[in-house]
Amino acid sequence: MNVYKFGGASVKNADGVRNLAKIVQTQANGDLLIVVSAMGKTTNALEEVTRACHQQQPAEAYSRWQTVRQYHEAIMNELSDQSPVPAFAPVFATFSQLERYLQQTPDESYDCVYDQIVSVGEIISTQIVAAYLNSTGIRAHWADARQLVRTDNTFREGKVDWDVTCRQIQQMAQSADGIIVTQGFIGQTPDGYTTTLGREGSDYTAAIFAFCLNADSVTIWKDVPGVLNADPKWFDETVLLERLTYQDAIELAYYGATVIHPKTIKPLQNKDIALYVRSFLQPQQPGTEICNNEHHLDIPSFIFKINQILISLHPYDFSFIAEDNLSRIFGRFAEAGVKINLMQNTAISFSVVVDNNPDKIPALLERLKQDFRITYNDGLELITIRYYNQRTIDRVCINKKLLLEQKSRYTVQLVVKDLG
Ligand SMILES: Nc1ncnc2c1ncn2[C@@H]1O[C@H](COP(=O)(O)OP(=O)(O)O)[C@@H](O)[C@H]1O
Ligand SMILES: N[C@@H](CC(=O)OP(=O)(O)O)C(=O)O
Repeated sequence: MNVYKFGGASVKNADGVRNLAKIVQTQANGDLLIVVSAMGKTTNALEEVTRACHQQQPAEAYSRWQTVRQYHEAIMNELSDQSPVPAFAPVFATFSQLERYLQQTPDESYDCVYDQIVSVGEIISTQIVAAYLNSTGIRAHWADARQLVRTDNTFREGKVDWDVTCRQIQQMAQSADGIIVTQGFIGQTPDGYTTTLGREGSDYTAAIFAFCLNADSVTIWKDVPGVLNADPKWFDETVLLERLTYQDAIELAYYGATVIHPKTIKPLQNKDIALYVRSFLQPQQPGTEICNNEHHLDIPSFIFKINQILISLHPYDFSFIAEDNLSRIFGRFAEAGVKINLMQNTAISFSVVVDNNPDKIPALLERLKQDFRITYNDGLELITIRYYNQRTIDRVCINKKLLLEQKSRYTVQLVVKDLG
């Protein structure tokens, strides 16, 4: 069994869906399961629908939803220019279900409502893809990931129950006929509420299915030639990394190389399943292979995060930053769902760098103020260089003010303010 994952960019229009079918036809060998994300920017658009719905603005929610619906209808129309016409009836049933949901006034928490609405993007995209594959003669079995991936009820960040999930996935795979087409990013609680696994979580879903099915490999099809030594959106002269160890891959993803979701690597490493990152624009190219190899990177890789805030906490009573203070601080960050990108302490101050998320940071600062005097500096960049040298540090610091630097043997992290 091999697992393919197609993200939103790969299926953003009818040509993307046709290209997916071509890749399946020309590249796949043997049993295949494909994980598909919501088309294009649908998840962002459904987040806006959720916001309006939760703020009790039904007209606004409905109008935003209609834009999403029309986008998918246009793709289906374009894919219907052939005989036989793909059987899209399940998509229209999903539209109606969501429209009924939007008509009620949901009294669940915001995060719960978010998952019920946003997950629909993946349901629709997979229904379209499965119908299209079947219409071209590629037998496709649509599998509902909500019946397969069991999570707890941490809405928007569901934690996987691996025993139940593996049992359900294995049972489904035994009886499926043809290529299995399923949704990335979504799961279900024991009491039947849909959950999502965290933004960009479809890569992780591919790893979950691969783990449970003891797959031979996972291939994630992207709009880049593979894993590069920097994001080409930021850097002009990038280099393709043809081979990576699981360790280098997990470190790069952890520090923020968004080409792979950071949770993807562990399930694959645990079962020694190779991960390929390949280009859906040049599917004949080999891309990057991530596996249990001895190939250590010999060039530096760069990871940029913008919109960072450096927060420094100083205990009011001049007490040391020791275990009791630290556990209180980490508790506050965990409650607020804020991930720490970098931390450093002195005797009486503790500094962290985090994404400056306006939904989370102001409330977190209010809470921390009860125990600590706070200073902060926003509008910063966090630059991580793996396998750094002084030349690379100097290069990224041109025209930047350096506020904090942290070095380990292989990795340097620099918190800088742009002076330009
Ligand atoms: N080191 C890197 N190598 C390649 N791409 C990277 C890297 N870091 C960030 N990216 C970005 O990741 C993007 C692909 O990931 P993503 O947009 O999440 O794909 P999808 O949503 O299709 O799964 C690329 O367009 C690129 O801008
Ligand atoms: N659709 C979800 C899940 C995902 O992983 O999407 P993509 O594969 O397009 O990054 C999101 O946008 O967060």
